[in-house]
Amino acid sequence: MTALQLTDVRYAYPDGHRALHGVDLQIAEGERVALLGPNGAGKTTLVLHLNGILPTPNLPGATGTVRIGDTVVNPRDRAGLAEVRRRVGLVFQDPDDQLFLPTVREDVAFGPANLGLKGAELDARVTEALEAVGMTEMRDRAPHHLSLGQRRRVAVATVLAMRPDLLVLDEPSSNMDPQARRELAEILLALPTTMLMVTHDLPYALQLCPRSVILDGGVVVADGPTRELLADPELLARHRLELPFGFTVTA
Ligand SMILES: Nc1ncnc2c1ncn2[C@@H]1O[C@H](COP(=O)(O)OP(=O)(O)OP(=O)(O)O)[C@@H](O)[C@H]1O
Repeated sequence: MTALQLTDVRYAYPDGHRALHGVDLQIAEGERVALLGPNGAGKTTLVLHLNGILPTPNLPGATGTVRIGDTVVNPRDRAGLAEVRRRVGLVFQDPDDQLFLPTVREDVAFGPANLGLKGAELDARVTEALEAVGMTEMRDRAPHHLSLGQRRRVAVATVLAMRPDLLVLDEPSSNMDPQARRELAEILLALPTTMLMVTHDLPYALQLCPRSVILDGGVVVADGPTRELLADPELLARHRLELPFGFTVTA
């Protein structure tokens, strides 16, 4: 089953800047895919299309479509969009964009409560999501008192509580210390959910995502096994991607 399909997605910002020039991408259910590319490649723009935050098509004559499972994302269909937003869980780079209530429990309960869940059913959802990220004991803590690594795990839980079909993570390892980075990797690897991870952290992509897609200049320029892409120094250099000093990958 296809979890996500983008067909010829083109996008221009209101100031006329064209950020996506015809992106084709298909992700199967259960796949974990890294989205790589230099600054300004269009990664965030692409991600914002996955649940209709940015509308496609928005260009005269453009025919681009974004499909989640069998559903075409239509930013003008409000009911359809609510369901797409449940099915596509975006985890933003800054967890503070996602956590705004007095306790962890309330933040994680917010989404499913909006879906109409209450009582024991809602509690079960919260417990399930917090267990998945190893944060059960923090349920009554204030999110702003937690470390960045813990806040990021709670942000993932807020999305998991919606039982998404596709988890989209924007730079999940940025600014994390080595232990927090490793703990989050273990948590993400244990999730069965289809995953698209935007990252500049190439070793993280290698560890978590068997497949990578390189976006540059608003188009997909490479798509294949992460190990093979990262073992190609010319490909990496062409798209301003760099492995950390001393880190080598062989195909
Ligand atoms: N609101 C906006 N209005 C106009 N242009 C924008 C806007 N947001 C982004 N852009 C431009 O669109 C292009 C793609 O930006 P985008 O943020 O999607 O890239 P990115 O790959 O996510 O970069 P980074 O790795 O720096 O996060 C860039 O040239 C950027 O300057």
